[in-house]
Amino acid sequence: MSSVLDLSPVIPVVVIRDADDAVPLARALLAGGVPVIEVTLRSKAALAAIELIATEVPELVVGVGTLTTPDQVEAATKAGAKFLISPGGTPRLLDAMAETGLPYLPGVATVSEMMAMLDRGITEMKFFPASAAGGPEYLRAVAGPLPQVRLCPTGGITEASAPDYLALSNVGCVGGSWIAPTNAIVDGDWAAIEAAAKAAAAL
Ligand SMILES: O=C(O)C(=O)C[C@H](O)[C@H](O)COP(=O)(O)O
Repeated sequence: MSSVLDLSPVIPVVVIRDADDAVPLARALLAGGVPVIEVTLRSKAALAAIELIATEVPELVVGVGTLTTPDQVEAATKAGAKFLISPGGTPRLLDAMAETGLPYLPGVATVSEMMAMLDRGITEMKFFPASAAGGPEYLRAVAGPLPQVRLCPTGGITEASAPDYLALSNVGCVGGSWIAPTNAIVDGDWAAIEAAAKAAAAL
């Protein structure tokens, strides 16, 4: 796989409550031109959803989000996750993610956290929570001293604010829930999700 940051301008971050929604959701994203999804571990159905997408819709690159423990890394990898995303990074979690051999984006919010990742040889990270932690202005400032860091800002980003992030030299893509909000998934509103995906793919 090319870098996770280069798959799409936007990574849809989703909460799937019912695993039966996973395949139609995956197909709606693909139909809209978005080839990637981050399934958060914020629901009981998440691992089953990852497994269904990995087996039934292999054209969509399925990753796992909200990883906070090594156990979760193992479970998500077994389920078929192709990349790993965490909101932050502890040494145990970073070791577990590195051991899988899969691409991973550990979460960072400060300059020292970014430098700690660089110490480990990690140059690609998730910037979380993006809007609350300083938004585009913060990232523009960080690009000066740490130009080798590439980020996927996530958290509080909207279709309207995404372009401000995507214009930055140190941003590869953004993550956000607006393409496939939980209520649209619960309602099975695949047409709305496909339309939002189409708009996001064009950003
Ligand atoms: O669970 C995680 O690990 C997360 O990444 C949290 C996400 O940042 C949000 O789910 C993004 O949601 P919005 O801020 O609505 O776009």
